[in-house]
Amino acid sequence: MSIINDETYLRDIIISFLLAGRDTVASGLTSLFWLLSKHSNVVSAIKQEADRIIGENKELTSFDQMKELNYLQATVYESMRLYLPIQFDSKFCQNDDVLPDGSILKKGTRVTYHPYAMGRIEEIWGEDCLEFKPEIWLKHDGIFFPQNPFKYPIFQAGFRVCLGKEMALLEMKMVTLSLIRRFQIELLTPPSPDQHPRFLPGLTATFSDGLPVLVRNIQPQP
Ligand code: HEM
Repeated sequence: MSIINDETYLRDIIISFLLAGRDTVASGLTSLFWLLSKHSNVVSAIKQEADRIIGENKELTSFDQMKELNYLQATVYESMRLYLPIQFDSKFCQNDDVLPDGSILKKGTRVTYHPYAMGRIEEIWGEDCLEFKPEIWLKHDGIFFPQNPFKYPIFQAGFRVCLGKEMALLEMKMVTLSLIRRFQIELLTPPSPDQHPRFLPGLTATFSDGLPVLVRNIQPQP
């Protein structure tokens, strides 16, 4: 086995693990728990689904069970439509280029797409686009229905799609499910309808004062 003694390579690996793999999921979970604290109906729906698929007071035993948790998946997607870990992303043109709308770009031009704004555009998501509604991701039979990734580029799309996408979704669903089935999680500052998080500028979105919560054990039903 060869040893790579290259600081740039080492830096890139660390960035992949810390920024790409850890901060993003932590950020997505923070927003998700903030939204759940304001929508107890969503918490109840996730728990009911879990009790139906996994069984009351039973632990998840297989990946197949996880795939059946459509409402949970819808909740994670909907949370990241509104409060996503990577709010914008830039690329630089390698050559002169023309965008689909006819904009002419010179080599080296910076092009930024803004999924945070895209998740809030009425023409794309409808009049109630600012509301948190996991149901919009479900078909009438309750099965999760993914949107076009170019409409929802939370993980980028096409060739440069996030390599950890499936792992990130699995992590977020596992953590959410495990915590809300065992603990009642309340914000230390009670949520108000017009209160919105303040984000800190950075590569990954973070709440400026964190998310102080109170965690109580839920006694299992006998
Ligand atoms: C909710 C969590 C996550 C979100 C929102 C997210 C989002 C993204 C986005 C938008 C990109 C594209 C960046 C670009 O175009 O330059 C990306 C790339 C990447 N992500 Fe994620 N990511 C998440 C979690 C993860 C996890 C858990 C891992 C690894 C375990 C990971 C590994 C990577 C890697 C290696 C790339 C680079 C892919 C490439 O350049 O071709 N990500 N991610």
